[in-house]
Amino acid sequence: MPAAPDFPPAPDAVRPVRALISLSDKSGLVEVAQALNDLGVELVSTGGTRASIEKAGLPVRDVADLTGFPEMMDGRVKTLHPVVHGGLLGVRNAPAHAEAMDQHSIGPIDIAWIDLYPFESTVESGAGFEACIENIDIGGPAMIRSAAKNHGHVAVCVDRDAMDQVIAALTADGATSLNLRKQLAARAFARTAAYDAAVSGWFAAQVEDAAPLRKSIAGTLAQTLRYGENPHQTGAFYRTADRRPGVANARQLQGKELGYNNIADADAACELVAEFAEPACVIVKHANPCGVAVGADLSSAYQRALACDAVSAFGGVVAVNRPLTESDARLITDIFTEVVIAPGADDAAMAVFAAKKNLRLLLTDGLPDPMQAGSVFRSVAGGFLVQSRDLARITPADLTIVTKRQPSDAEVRDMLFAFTVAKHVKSNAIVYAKDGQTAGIGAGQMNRRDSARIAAIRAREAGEAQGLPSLAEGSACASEAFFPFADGLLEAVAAGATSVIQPGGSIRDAEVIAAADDKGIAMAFTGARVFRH
Ligand SMILES: NC(=O)c1ncn([C@@H]2O[C@H](COP(=O)(O)O)[C@@H](O)[C@H]2O)c1NC=O
Repeated sequence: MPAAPDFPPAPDAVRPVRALISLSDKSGLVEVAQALNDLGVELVSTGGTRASIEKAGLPVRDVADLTGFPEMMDGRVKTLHPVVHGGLLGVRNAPAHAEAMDQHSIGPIDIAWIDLYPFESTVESGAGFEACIENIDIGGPAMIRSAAKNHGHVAVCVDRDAMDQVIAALTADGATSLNLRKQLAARAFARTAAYDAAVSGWFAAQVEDAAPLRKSIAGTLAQTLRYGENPHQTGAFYRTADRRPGVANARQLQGKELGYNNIADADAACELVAEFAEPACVIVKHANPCGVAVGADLSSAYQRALACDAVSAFGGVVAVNRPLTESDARLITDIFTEVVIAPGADDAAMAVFAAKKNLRLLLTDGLPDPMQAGSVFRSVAGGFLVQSRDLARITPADLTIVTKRQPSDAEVRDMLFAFTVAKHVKSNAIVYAKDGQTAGIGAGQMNRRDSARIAAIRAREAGEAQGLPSLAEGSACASEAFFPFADGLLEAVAAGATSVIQPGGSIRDAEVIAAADDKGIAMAFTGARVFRH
């Protein structure tokens, strides 16, 4: 391990003499090169970057002039040379470093503006293995790390915003401050770490390693949050390289800043509503749906979703899977709603929402593909859990009817609808549904029978509001995991369910099937469990 050398303190102000610019994305390059040139900073660049600066009529040296080596091996070797890295790493005020720089004719490089080969977007474009490999930048991260390590003397920029901060400092003070250089270094190391996370994640997938020895998750700040789940917790929202439509890539058109819980709830709502092909609406409260329905159009889906539990829907998150129209917006704004998330909205709908200043409207320009493979993460004390996304999707062909009575076609439709909703309800989950509308949802209880009872209470109260004994009369009951005993199923039957869908697989399945037969209901096993904790 290298010992900490006894360097003199880094200067607060560094007046830069030379900048090295090496960019794959040349946007903004000429503007910055012009500004640096005006500030009297000498420019050095790699081939393509140099050509762009030269084309703009600005003076620039080719890095090959410094190294005495041409760019070679298809650009794999351009800047990997002691003259470049010595110029970035040399501690100017350390006598031994200054002597080495002098002895080997190494000139200091005081500013480095470097982006990296576009590895992430190359992967995203679906490029083949070799193209992805060639887009792994080696020289760029090496320079960024050298410059960031030597932040005592060098200002390292990994994006245009950082470069603008340096130009602003030079324009104001003629120098970069140590504080600024430290901040830039922290940002630079975060960039190379995120880049390596993308490369290592991609490579693990290439060799089909679902549990690599080391795992990095990278994100880019989407939004600082006023606080976390509670006001005494800090919070921030990060976007990953995955461009899936959804809450992280949504445009917020209006309303107060989104909070931590709003984002979590909007995600839960958006992921569930995307499961349905028909016009659908999901109302979420505290990460669980409190009403879900499909309909001929969004207005009808919304009204039916609301009818399931209008009390819980107050202050909830509403997600839909079609662009919103004016009439949809009028219905939704009838009660207090925190967030509306939709793939789009027409001008008339937006005008209606605009009158509700506090309502946050998020447009996703698409829906998350429920069948898209990916990973989900969860932190635990001292670690984190990783699992693949739950891609379970049950079709009629997956069902095994285990009772004497066969379900009707309508019952099968309701079973599948209820089971889809149950997949998005915290365990233990019981969902009663009829005609593409949830009738009652029981979520997050420590035993299944309680979930069945709570769902029954919701269905009864919603029914009473419509002059019916219960919305669960003639409903399908979905249980996201098997019934360990017959008691939960009997609660469902008592609530009015005439069909049940559940994974099966309990050692007491025979007992549960016998209870179903005894009550004359139809029951289907899915063979797949959809826990959500
Ligand atoms: N190999 C090297 O020595 C090297 N040095 C810089 N680069 C990258 O080359 C790109 C710029 O190339 P150009 O200026 O030739 O268009 C930058 O994204 C930079 O990160 C390199 N490329 C890849 O590793």
